Amino acid sequence: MGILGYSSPQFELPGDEFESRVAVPPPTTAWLAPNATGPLGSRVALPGSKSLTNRELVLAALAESPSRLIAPLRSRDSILMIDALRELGVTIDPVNGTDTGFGPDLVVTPGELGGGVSVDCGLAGTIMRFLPPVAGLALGPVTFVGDAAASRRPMRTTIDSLRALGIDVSDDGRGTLPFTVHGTGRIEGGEIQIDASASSQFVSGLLLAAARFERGLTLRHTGEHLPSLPHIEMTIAVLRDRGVEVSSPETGVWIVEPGPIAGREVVIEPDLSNAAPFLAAALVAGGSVTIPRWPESTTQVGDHLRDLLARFGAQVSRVGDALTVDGQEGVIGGRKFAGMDIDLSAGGELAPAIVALCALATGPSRVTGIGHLRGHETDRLAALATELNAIGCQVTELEDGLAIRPGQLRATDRMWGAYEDHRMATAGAILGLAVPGIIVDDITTTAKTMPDFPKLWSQMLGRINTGGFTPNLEVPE
Ligand SMILES: O=C(O)C1=C[C@@H](OP(=O)(O)O)[C@@H](O)[C@H](O)C1
Ligand SMILES: C=C(OP(=O)(O)O)C(=O)O
Repeated sequence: MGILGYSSPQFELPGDEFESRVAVPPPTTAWLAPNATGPLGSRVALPGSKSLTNRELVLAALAESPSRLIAPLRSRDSILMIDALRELGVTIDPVNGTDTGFGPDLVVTPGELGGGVSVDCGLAGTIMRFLPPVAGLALGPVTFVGDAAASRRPMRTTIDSLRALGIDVSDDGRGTLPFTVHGTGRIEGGEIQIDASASSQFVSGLLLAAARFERGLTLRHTGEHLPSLPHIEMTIAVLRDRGVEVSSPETGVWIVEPGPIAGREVVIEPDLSNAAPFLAAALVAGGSVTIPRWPESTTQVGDHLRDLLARFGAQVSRVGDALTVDGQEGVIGGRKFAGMDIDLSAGGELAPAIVALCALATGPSRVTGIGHLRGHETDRLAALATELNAIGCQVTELEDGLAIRPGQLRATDRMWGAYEDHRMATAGAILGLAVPGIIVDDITTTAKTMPDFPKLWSQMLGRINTGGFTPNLEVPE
């Protein structure tokens, strides 16, 4: 094994501009996860929510007047979204103004949507599912491409729903990227049925554009499961905030009335799902982690962490706008927590962090409601099972989740696989706090939604109360 110490991602994010060059996938970088040696007392300011940033960018692009996004996320997913919207004819300017500590605001000026372009989705579900309906409103063909891993993510529902709306889509019949949407500049709309059991994003993508359809949209979900309901509620909330009339007369049915989408100024909340590894760190290392700007009320599913982490024994408190999770002695200080059954159908994106915690419990756990994670950035169920089994856990795949039987965890000379998945990488970081020598094979995957992850993680650990903490950067022989 080579000498692999901590390294920052080897790519640059723009200082004060959103530039397309940064959307190129960063080179692979292995990372030795720092081992914690004492309790934390850290404050971590998290960048903006991916889900809110990309929704607000889409709505701003479809609005009747300009919008200003304050404290937007700057990460691979949002920069690719900006690039795509610019290709389609939208003007997006970084503008200095609001001093948030999270870079310039974005002023989005809608324009005539034009085709004849290609959209690089990277690995972003929010681009591949949100922009095809927008492309239907553009005049001319828009081709959707992405990373090799993106062509394993399910897209059939998007393709079928556009066809049901009368839009011509050419594809190779596999129901994945790449495909081309032949927009005619208008979508009549009306009533359609879809099966959104593989992803809530199929619903959100249609709802986001539907006010611009001539007859609006009545959308009915026909599948058995409907994952990630809070993300659909987020879509409804951001539409209403822009004056769009949306209703859900019964579960699985949504109606969007046709009408203008208002331009507005919006402050993007911090990404509460990206809070998961940092807050989980308090339970593992012990001590406390505080996240400022935690919204009092929010549609972000990351807010469920308050209850989820309390089930692992964390003390959760709020002072002003800051949320603190206190893990007392933490796992490394001898604190134990029992295994448990958790239904994460509402918040599948929290699963990698929660499963990592379950691997440190004293007894078995089952995390269910997450069968659709097989279509996320990677097959997360297979990836978590493989990586945890490699370090001494016994994890089996269920039809809709994972059964986790903790064991004596130890790193081997096999690196923890990130599988191009930001949340697999951060799950490795959580475990690395307690298990010396875990090396995440590609930490730059975190740039998908949080490019500064390695820096924020080491800053969090640098504040260890016992003093003198230095991350252990040596790889054991
Ligand atoms: O709409 C969104 O912003 C998201 C919806 C969810 O997708 P799925 O319903 O596919 O899980 C979530 O997991 C993803 O990270 C973001
Ligand atoms: C599933 C996720 O991402 P995406 O928006 O690409 O679907 C995620 O962030 O956990």
